[in-house]
Amino acid sequence: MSRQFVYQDDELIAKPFNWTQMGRLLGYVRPYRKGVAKVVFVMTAFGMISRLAIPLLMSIAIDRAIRPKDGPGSVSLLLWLVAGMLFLYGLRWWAQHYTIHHTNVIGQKVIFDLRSALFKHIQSLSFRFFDKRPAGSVLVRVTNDVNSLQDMLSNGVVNSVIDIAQLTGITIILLALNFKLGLAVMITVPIMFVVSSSLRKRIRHAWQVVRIKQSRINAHLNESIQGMRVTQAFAQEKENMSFFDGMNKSNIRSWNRASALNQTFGPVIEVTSAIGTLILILYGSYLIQSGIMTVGVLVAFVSYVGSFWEPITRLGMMYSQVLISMSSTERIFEFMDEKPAVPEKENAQRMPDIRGDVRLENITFGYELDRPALKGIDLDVKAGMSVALVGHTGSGKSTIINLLCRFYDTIEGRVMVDGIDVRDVTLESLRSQIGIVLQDTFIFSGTIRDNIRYGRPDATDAEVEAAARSVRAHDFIMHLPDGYDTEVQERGNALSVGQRQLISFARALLADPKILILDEATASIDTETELRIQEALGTLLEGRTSFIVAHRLSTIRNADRIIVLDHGVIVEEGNHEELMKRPGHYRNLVDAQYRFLSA
Ligand SMILES: Nc1ncnc2c1ncn2[C@@H]1O[C@H](COP(=O)(O)OP(=O)(O)OP(=O)(O)O)[C@@H](O)[C@H]1O
Repeated sequence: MSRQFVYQDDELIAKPFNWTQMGRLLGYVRPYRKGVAKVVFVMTAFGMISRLAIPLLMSIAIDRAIRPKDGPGSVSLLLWLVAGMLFLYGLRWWAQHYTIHHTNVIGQKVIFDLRSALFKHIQSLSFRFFDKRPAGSVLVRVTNDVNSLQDMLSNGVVNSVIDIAQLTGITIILLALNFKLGLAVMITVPIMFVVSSSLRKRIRHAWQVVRIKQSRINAHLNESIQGMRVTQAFAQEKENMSFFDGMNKSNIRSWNRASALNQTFGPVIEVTSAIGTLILILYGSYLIQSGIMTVGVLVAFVSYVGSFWEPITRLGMMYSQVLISMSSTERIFEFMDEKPAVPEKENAQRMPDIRGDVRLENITFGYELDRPALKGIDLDVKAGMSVALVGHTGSGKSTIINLLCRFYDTIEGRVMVDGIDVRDVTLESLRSQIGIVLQDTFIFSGTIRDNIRYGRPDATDAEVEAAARSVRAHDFIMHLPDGYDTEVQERGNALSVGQRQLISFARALLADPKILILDEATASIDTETELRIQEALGTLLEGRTSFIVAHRLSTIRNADRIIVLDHGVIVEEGNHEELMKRPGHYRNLVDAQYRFLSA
């Protein structure tokens, strides 16, 4: 079986641990540094100090109140010490509660900012970027990759600071209580670091593989759902399912592998801590028997060593979390670093109110450098003129439109609107004055009213209805269950092709652009709707410069100027009568249409 789906995005991004990127990521925490500092202060001042003081009180209780070397024990001292310990436990509980609550709030804010920044950036990227990537894989970065940083950013940063402080505190206390015993217990730490750092690389690589597999699943899901009608029409469900199963299984395998590797971190630390405790008991009892150390100090030691491994375990887990997040961080910043292929000049001005003169000067352009889609195109269109672009499929009609809206930049030549190069003005000021009606009319989920209002959100209900009436859409809208408030789902599947087209006409009319671009629908519709659309088109084009990728003879014939394209070159130009007088591409095209209609 040939492989029908190929998702080539996302090769392994195998870079070493990157402090610069980590620094960049932490840059998103910066705005909340005051909050982080507060949490760290509360946790170290109250949480950590109480943690460190409890074993000391315990040791005093044993050596002075319960079993002093000289004289009897003291119940009142014991009660005071127990009360002190209870107070410290309470303080510690409050500090922990405070920390968890605030770190979560900060983490959520950081994730919110990161996701917004990523989405904002993706929206600024040009068509070229989306040409190269399946929608699903873009989706994964905004959802999965950002989510996977959530844990690290919410608890990780704060906990690491607290853990490092606690570790330092305990180390000092252990060495101060008994320098030799402290050193003997800590001898295992370097061993642990050597073992865990060799695991580091493998774990990171394994999680990268998981992310890539997930990204492919999402890309495939996205494509499958969008293409479901075709899949069902060609009865390809089984094939599709087996392909999906393969992806799913491969994802599970790589997940299991990564997860197994990840779990080796815990045991490494446990074994090391067990060895440490063993050393402590053996060497500790020797020291007690030799009279160098008291039982109370050994009890405190046991308690400290317990809390010594705790931050190390957490830091170890945090470290593997950082490694996992590293691949997501890399993938997020890879998108963030993507520059728009159509950049805005730094000193770009706002496009003044457009009159509608358009000039294309000696334009050459290709989506790929070695395959030009347009060659030496010259076109001078005066304001208010309607231009029909005709030609065989792939001749370059849509490409002209893409350049006019500056979805791509020309390789040679320039596009001028009212005598201004489109590269000299801001994209927003240019595009907001150009209306586009695409063949595949995109209806967003929401009401019909919202959809018509899309290009001019401040339009009143009366204006929305007036626009719909002008393009003859009002009647059918009123027949929908809730009229203008009828909810349509994404892509407007419940509407017919003709109805979607009329809604997009109303949308364009309401936005009232001086330049209108229209990719005429090729789908055949009934004669009545066709007539209605033609009338609506007449209203829509009035007083605007228009470029129409035209398929219907009636539209072409009504245009002031017809441009015939062939393999990216203008081969004929004129109005219908002029072009019909001489033999050539256009006359052949019209004759072919007549033959088709009369057949
Ligand atoms: N995003 C893209 N990436 C690479 N090549 C592209 C892209 N879009 C179009 N092309 C190529 O550019 C050439 C011109 O395509 P264009 O879409 O302008 O044709 P068209 O005349 O509008 O065709 P149709 O009537 O079928 O829509 C074609 O050879 C096409 O394969």
